[in-house]
Amino acid sequence: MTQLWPAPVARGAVRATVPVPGSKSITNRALVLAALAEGPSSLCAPLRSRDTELMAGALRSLGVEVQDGPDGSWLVTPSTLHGPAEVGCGLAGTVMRFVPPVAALAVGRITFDGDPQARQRPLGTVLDALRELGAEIDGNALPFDVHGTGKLAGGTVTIDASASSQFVSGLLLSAPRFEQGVTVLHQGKPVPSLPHIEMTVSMLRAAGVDVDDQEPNTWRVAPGKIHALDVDIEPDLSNATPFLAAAAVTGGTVTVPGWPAQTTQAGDAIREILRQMGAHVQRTDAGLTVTGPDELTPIDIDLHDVGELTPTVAALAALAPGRSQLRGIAHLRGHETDRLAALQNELNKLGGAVEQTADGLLIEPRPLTGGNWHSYADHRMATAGAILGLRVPGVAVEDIATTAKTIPDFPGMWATMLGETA
Ligand SMILES: O=C(O)C1=C[C@@H](OP(=O)(O)O)[C@@H](O)[C@H](O)C1
Ligand SMILES: C=C(OP(=O)(O)O)C(=O)O
Repeated sequence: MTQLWPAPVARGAVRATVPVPGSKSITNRALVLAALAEGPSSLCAPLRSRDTELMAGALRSLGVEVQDGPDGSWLVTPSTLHGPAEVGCGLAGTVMRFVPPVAALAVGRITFDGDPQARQRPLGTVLDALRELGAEIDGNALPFDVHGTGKLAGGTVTIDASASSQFVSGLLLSAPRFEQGVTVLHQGKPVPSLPHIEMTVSMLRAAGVDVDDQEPNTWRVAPGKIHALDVDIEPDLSNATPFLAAAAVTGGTVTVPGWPAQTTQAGDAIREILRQMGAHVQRTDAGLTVTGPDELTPIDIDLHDVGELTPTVAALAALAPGRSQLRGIAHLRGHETDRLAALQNELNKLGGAVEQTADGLLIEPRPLTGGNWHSYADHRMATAGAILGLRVPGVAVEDIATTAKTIPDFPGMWATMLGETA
């Protein structure tokens, strides 16, 4: 039986300043671009968590040097990519979707596998696209083999990316090194998490790559050099949301330092979401400060662009006195776990009244009671349980350690925020 973490109940309004580690999404993009760049790169304040260590390990297995630099930085030195290699993806969507295109540029056999749950996550679209672009790949899901020849033709490919934006980002990140670059056309239901594709495009352009995304559902990357990076990684705004939610659900005040004035991170959307739920939200040079209301306001919101915020928003909604509806998130059934089913099951186990809709969740207010909160190996399910535990005595989160996927020490940070010893 995995260990149960007794979620602390807030002894009053939470008042804290919470520095948050680097962005998983930015860090793993920077690692891929640095691995394919024309010279050595430095990543300042990268996230050091399971997902980013898996990305670093994957690139090292292909011959890329990823070394520890000063103050927790990473120094990345590209080299000729080669196998044989075995890539462990863990449960990291960014590793299982961003590394196969890199492996297609290596010479030799590269074998991919991951956690049992990772084998259930959508991936075939990326592998089929790589085959169309000239790659030789055995298998359509984890585990699979890439037989690299040291180059990839590239060209035009039409995919259905409605299951994950990462299908697009993965192809674009490696595309400057494809002989013809790539043109990715999406055909299907709307692509989710578009800010993450904007992040990809923005980081490619910052590395000197020519990207054309003027036409909807079309992304063109020209072949060419990727400039070496010297990048400061922003704090992970999505991982800041449980700490900001602590202020929102206790009528307290929490500041997250270093909140960027401009960002492509989807987590920035939490500002408007918390405002809609009655919180006072202010960004200053000190960071983002949230002050919670006496009572939360329910919310009816389309989260299609920011699906990774759903577990936090669902926890907030479950503590609001009125019906909330979360829409546009059908693709979350392919995240670390089926997050719609997981949230419905776990909230209803605590006395909640949550129904799944075709594309989201309907959350009716109910007085919640304590109980065991299953995390399904999903870091954001675990943090959602912690948020609820602030107001609901007796919530015990199963497998709180799964938060290490993207936060190095969530239990310690949570205890520090509450003024408790870890
Ligand atoms: O590219 C990325 O870094 C991510 C893209 C999104 O994936 P989906 O488009 O599958 O939601 C997001 O939910 C995930 O947390 C990180
Ligand atoms: C969906 C997520 O991660 P990934 O797809 O990168 O594993 C997430 O962090 O919420």
